[in-house]
Amino acid sequence: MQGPLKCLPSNARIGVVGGGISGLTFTYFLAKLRPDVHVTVFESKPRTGGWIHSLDTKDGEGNPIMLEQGPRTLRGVSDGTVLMADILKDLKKHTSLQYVRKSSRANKKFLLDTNNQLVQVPNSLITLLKFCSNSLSNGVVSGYLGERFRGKGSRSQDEDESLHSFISRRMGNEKVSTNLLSAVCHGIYADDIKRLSARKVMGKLVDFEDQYGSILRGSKRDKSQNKKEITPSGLTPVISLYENAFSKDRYKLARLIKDFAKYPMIGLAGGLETFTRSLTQELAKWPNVNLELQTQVQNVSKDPLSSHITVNATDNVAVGVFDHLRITTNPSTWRETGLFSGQLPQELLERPHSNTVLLVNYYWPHADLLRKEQQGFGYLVPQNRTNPEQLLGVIFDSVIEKNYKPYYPMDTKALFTRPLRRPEYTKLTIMLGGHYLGERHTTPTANTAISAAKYSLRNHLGISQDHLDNGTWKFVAAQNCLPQFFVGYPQWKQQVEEDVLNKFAGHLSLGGMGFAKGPGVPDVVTDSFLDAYKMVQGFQE
Ligand SMILES: Cc1cc2nc3c(=O)[nH]c(=O)nc-3n(C[C@H](O)[C@H](O)[C@H](O)COP(=O)(O)OP(=O)(O)OC[C@H]3O[C@@H](n4cnc5c(N)ncnc54)[C@H](O)[C@@H]3O)c2cc1C
Ligand SMILES: C=CC1=C(C)c2cc3[nH]c(cc4nc(cc5[nH]c(cc1n2)c(C)c5CCC(=O)O)C(CCC(=O)O)=C4C)c(C)c3C=C
Repeated sequence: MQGPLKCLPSNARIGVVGGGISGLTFTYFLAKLRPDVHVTVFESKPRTGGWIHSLDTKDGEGNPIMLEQGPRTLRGVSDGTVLMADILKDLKKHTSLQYVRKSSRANKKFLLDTNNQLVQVPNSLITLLKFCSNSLSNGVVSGYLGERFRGKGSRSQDEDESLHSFISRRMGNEKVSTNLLSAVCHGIYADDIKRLSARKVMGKLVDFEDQYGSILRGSKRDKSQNKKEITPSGLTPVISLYENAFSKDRYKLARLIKDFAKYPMIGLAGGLETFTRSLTQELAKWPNVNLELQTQVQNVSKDPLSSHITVNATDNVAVGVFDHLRITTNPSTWRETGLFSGQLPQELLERPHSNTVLLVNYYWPHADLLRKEQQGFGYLVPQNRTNPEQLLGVIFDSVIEKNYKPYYPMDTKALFTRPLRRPEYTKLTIMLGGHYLGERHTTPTANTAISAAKYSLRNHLGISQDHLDNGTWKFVAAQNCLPQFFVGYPQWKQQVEEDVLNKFAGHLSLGGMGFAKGPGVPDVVTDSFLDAYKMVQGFQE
């Protein structure tokens, strides 16, 4: 969160709203930095982890399987991933860390073209030539060659616009946006490129245009500047703060940064929930942390004299009075419970909305149903096609899982007990809905979503009806799982942060996907660390 945070008095009481990875890591960092403070985490559900959910279930034959019903991979080159790896080391769960090599087939990404064919996103000269012969590449070459010479148009320095409008201006055509980038927007935001804020999702490119008049010119200059981001000790500025804050071994952290920068994706054996489960178990042992499950926070209010914050749960029952309150929930949910009603202007509370994703998992235990040329991370669907099934994309979990390498090689005893050949299987996650569900988020039934998933797998991957009908299926509607980063979001966020600072005088902070640098797991973890650190440094009244 931008802006200063108040320094904590000794034995301070801290409340945290939300037991997802943001709330848990914030609690971990703060309670470790300041063992004198007492932290209470409020989580509305019976479990922690939020959207991180690695479901342990059984296939049709009763054998155990794990299905990811939320995120599954972390960016290697990211401070948050390094923080998570180091926490896992402290929790003695580091052997769960695994990675995908750059050259791995699991790092091949596909786009769906208008003929229902998978087209690989180029990563070599051959795939580039193949890609260029597909209509998905229309407008790329002319857009690229002319980009440096295109003017800025009438956009003023601080103005926001949709990502579609920004990219179309820079490329001199709309095709690059609708054919290519719209698919990437489906795979990160589940959103429509025409309503995403360019400043929020590609702020750096917008800054390049502002500063250098061109994205290409800016990125060329930035490449040389970027090198300064690693300090002489081999740490990034954030990891350097972490090293100091927790007296960590600098060389081990530098090693993690160097190694992870080589890997496009990091995962965890047992699924990403290995992290939140282990962290929850650890926090449950700490005397200065209290986890209150099944407690939905309804609203918060500040005592004008003491600056203490009272937290009310269901039926307006006060569940605690705190020196500092951390809110990690999606801002679009604040309106429903009236979290800030009477505290922040109504027009600010009305603005945020969210996207809902329909997640369908498919499992076939007996064979790999993906052909050799289909082996990859998965495919994304661009917006340039009619899409009655409302498909955003499909992730090939079995390919990713089969290509993971352990980051910490196992000891020799474990090597001998490992099965020699892994049985073949197919595990896919089909993601539908998002912006296609419309403003009202009308959620289809499980049968409708599974039928749309079957239609997609049959027509795009050629999987037979028999295999589809006899596989294991799971469906979950991840309601309002991602904030909608509307045009003007950065200004909205800044206004909320300013109003919160004024109203709560640095005693309330905002985290989670809506307030971190980006919506990814590493982003929210980095944000949790930086704010916990800020509160320990803090300012005095
Ligand atoms: C389908 C999908 C795929 C994704 N894939 C990736 C990926 O591959 N890689 C990646 O890095 N990121 C991915 N993400 C993003 C990732 O899931 C988020 O970054 C991360 O889960 C955010 O965690 P959080 O704790 O901020 O929020 P959440 O997970 O939303 O946690 C918030 C918690 O607050 C609780 N809560 C809400 N309201 C209240 C209340 N009033 N009182 C008490 N508790 C409350 C909720 O129950 C929840 O447990 C994906 C997200 C989705 C939805
Ligand atoms: C290729 C298929 C993909 C589908 C389908 C997909 C769906 C999907 N993803 C999110 C949210 C996020 N995904 C993120 C990263 C990410 N997603 C894919 C591919 C697909 N996603 C890739 C290759 C990556 C990058 C690898 C990685 O870094 O993990 C992220 C994190 C982004 C970040 O900046 O870290 C989010 C968030 C949703 C909601 C979704 C549903 C359609």
